[in-house]
Amino acid sequence: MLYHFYIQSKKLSSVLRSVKTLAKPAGARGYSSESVPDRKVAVLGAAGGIGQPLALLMKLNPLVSRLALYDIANTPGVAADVGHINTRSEVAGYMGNDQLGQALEDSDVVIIPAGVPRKPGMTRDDLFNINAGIVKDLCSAIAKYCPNAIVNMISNPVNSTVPIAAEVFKKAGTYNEKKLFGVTTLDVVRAKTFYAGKANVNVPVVGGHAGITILPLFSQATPKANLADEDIKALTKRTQDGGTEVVESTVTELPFFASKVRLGKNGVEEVLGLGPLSDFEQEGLEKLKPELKASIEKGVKFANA
Ligand SMILES: NC(=O)c1ccc[n+]([C@@H]2O[C@H](COP(=O)([O-])OP(=O)(O)OC[C@H]3O[C@@H](n4cnc5c(N)ncnc54)[C@H](O)[C@@H]3O)[C@@H](O)[C@H]2O)c1
Ligand SMILES: O=C(O)C[C@H](O)C(=O)O
Repeated sequence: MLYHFYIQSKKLSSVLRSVKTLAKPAGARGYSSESVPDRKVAVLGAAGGIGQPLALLMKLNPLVSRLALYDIANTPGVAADVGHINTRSEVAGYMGNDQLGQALEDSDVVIIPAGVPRKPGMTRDDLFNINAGIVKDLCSAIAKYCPNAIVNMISNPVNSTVPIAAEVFKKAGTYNEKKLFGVTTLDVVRAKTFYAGKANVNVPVVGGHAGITILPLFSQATPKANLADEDIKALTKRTQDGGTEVVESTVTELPFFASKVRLGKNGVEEVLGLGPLSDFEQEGLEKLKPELKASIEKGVKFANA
């Protein structure tokens, strides 16, 4: 099932461009001049760490005429803020389940970063128990209020939330495999950057969006480079761990953890990530955590006795 495309934010424009104006029922309010079709984008989870910059990107996109920002908290402020940007689209904020229908109604594209993110030490799959239900409920509403919308799934674990969305839409009779994307753009960006720094290259990435399911195809990179096998292995692992590098940038979930740091006149200027670990090192990291955690707790307990 071709559900794991990746689309970069600039590619979203080509998706938006392809969206024809849906036949509007008589009396529906057009928001745009005849020359540029009306296109509504809804962001579900719009007040979050991903949702807010995404809302900004969509507001700056001239192809968007209506922008619906939905969340279960904090949307009015985000919508007011983004709405001050003097571009074409009309922004409306919606908050809470009873406003979800209005947020979705008539949407051409729905982007979903709703749900909890990983904490250090977690895998994307650890988010399943919370995010699966969120995604299922949001997709049920999409099937009801904007069944023809293109849906971009950001919420993790993408490897499971995209199939959840697909099953919800199949049950509703609205499923179209060409209109459901798992957003794995970051894997492509990472593969390109790790492979060639700032140089303009292309590296296809296929499979899923977690660990070894992320498969960069460096042999198909353009321009071609003859990489030694060990370099390809290291680049592949670094790309697969790219998200974890971000999430672990506080290194681990432990409050105290000896790390690589950059020192300056004010002490620690920067805590550096762990970087790519070999399998042996990854195993060692998991083994040390319980003992270190117990020692930390012993000290904290003593100090508070
Ligand atoms: N696919 C990717 O490349 C990618 C990249 C970054 C983050 N993510 C995932 O995106 C998700 C969000 O990450 P974040 O950093 O923005 O987290 P965040 O906690 O900053 O924001 C999540 C937002 O979702 C909202 N939310 C929670 N339940 C909701 C519901 N039922 N309906 C609508 N909104 C709801 C929260 O109120 C919050 O505003 C996480 O699952 C994260 O793993 C995926
Ligand atoms: O890794 C994460 O948890 C967030 C996202 O999927 C990423 O790849 O950055």
